[in-house]
Amino acid sequence: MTLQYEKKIQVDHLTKVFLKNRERVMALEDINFSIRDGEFVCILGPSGCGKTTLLRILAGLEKPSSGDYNIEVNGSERPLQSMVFQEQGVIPWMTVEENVALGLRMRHAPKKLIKERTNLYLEKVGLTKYKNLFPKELSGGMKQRVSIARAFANDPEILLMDEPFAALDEQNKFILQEELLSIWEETKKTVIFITHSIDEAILLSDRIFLMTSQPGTIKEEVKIDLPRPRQMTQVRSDPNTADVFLKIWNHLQDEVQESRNQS
Ligand SMILES: Nc1ncnc2c1ncn2[C@@H]1O[C@H](COP(=O)(O)OP(=O)(O)OP(=O)(O)O)[C@@H](O)[C@H]1O
Repeated sequence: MTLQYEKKIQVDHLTKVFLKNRERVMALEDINFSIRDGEFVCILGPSGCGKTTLLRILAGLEKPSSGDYNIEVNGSERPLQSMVFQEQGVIPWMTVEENVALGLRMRHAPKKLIKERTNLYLEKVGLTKYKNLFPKELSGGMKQRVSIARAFANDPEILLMDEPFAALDEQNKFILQEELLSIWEETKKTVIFITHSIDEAILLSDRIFLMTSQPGTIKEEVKIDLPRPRQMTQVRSDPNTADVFLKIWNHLQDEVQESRNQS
């Protein structure tokens, strides 16, 4: 039996040009890819290669200069996308619970549904007993849990994550990565996740898109075939991942060198 996968995101010949100090900067050039429903894709590339710009376009926050993209819609009630950022994702004057419920409230979901979904995701990220606290009373890891709970509670068609764990210490990062994977495996959301960490990309991804330095293009896709559920300790001790790590490392070294030569 062959499995038929539904396409969720399609991007065709997408470019983005910015005006910077009156000069045209080609941030993205001819980006093409498709992502299937429920797939977890990480984007890795040198600083300034256009990763955030690509995510902002898919989030509808920025318009492409040319080219197009499409996100398949399965439920008319759902928002198209939710975004999780590295920082500033939580509203300081709202409690943990209110923060998680925010997206649902903003689209006037029924009260019962808001309660159910908020409680469910508070539970999944282990914040139930902290639900009445305010962000200033939380650690960095807890704040990112709030952002993740809100993104999933909102039940978007796709999830866009821009280095959500970059500011966390190593230990917290591992815990949150595994928590994210466990929620993703239950919900099977389509995720695009930006990271600078090769380990993180290998742990999380079905596929990794490797980007070139400016202008950003997708140079290569790396398929990660490791069985799931995955844990960082297993991924690190798997001999096959050493080759993948090295391949990605070399790519990034070349691209960082290239961007240095340009500047
Ligand atoms: N609003 C803007 N106006 C002008 N230039 C911009 C704007 N947004 C991004 N750029 C430029 O586009 C390029 C890509 O930026 P972007 O933030 O997408 O890169 P990135 O890969 O996410 O970088 P990093 O890894 O450092 O976060 C950079 O040269 C940046 O300066």
